[in-house]
Amino acid sequence: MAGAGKSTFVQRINSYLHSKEPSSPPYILNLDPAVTSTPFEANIDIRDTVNYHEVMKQYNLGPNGGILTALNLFTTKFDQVLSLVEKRAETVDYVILDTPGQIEIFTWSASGAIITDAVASSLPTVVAYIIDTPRTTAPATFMSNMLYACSILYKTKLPFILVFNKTDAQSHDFALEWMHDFEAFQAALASHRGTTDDEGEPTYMNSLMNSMSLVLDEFYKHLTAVGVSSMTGAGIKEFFDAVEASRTEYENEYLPELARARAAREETLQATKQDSINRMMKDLEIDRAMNPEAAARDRWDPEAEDEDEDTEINIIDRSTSCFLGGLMTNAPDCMRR
Ligand SMILES: Nc1nc2c(ncn2[C@@H]2O[C@H](COP(=O)(O)OP(=O)(O)OP(=O)(O)O)[C@@H](O)[C@H]2O)c(=O)[nH]1
Repeated sequence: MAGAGKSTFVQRINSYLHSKEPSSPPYILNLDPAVTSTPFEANIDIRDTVNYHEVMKQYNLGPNGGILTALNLFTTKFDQVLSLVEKRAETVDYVILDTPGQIEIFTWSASGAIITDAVASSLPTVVAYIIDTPRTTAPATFMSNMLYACSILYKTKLPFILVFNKTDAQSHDFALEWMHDFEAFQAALASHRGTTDDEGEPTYMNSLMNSMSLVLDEFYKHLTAVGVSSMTGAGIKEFFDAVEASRTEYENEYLPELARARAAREETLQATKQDSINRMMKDLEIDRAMNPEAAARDRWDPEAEDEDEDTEINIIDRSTSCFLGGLMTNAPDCMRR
């Protein structure tokens, strides 16, 4: 969530990990190309690879389109990023990714999904969703925030922690109550201005939120919520306790699911291949039955085979000679060298 305090939170957990005994400095990736400065020193920074302003200029894009395209360009290099991260995984306990704040840009983009899947299939991963607690006290805002969180959970299927930030300014107790007590949320909703129309009937918005809160009640069971202040450091230890619990969840639930999905994909691929071969063989049989003379001539000739030694098919790697396609055509100009 933009402005919720993600960067400040990353800086806080960074300094917590540096100062804890024994010290455990994390490996940090900044994936937000538009950020002007970060309060932490990133080990890998998207801004070193992609020039966000150049991307906007070259493709004639606005800020969001610019971030998305910069992220797309960066994703083409993500295998290199991943190998750097994997090399360091032996020596660091935590790898932190600070993402662009707009949910559409990261969670719902192909690049975001590629990055998330790549990281999650090589390291135990947890999603921390940072919420601006003082700006979430209205039931409607709270609900839209929870719907966002819910969509990220269902998209990534990864262990998930709701981080209620800025608890120095606003305690997150109200949120915990609404999450655990459905009736308390309903009461808050009913007491809020604008929930009934002129005739005292619930407004459309109110009825919708009532129904959705029933759905969300089920979703809350799958989440861990912690309250923190990135400003003062309160709650950071509890956050790391939740991260440790998530590691177990990742190993017991996400990894077996990942292995199942991979096996199913492989099975489908094999079945498709076999089906294509079967259909090709059948077509060949029909063809031979219809043209017996041509079929008789079309036999393997071992002598001809000896003459023609170069039977190997060479796959051409086009990417080494030139880039084709809209995205990559001008890309080298936007990529820093
Ligand atoms: N009171 C209070 N303010 C905070 C806290 N954490 C962050 N802030 C303030 O919230 C504002 C936004 O913080 P950032 O860390 O820049 O937020 P962000 O989510 O990275 O913002 P974007 O980069 O725009 O997505 C800054 O003014 C911070 O000082 C906190 O725990 N308490």
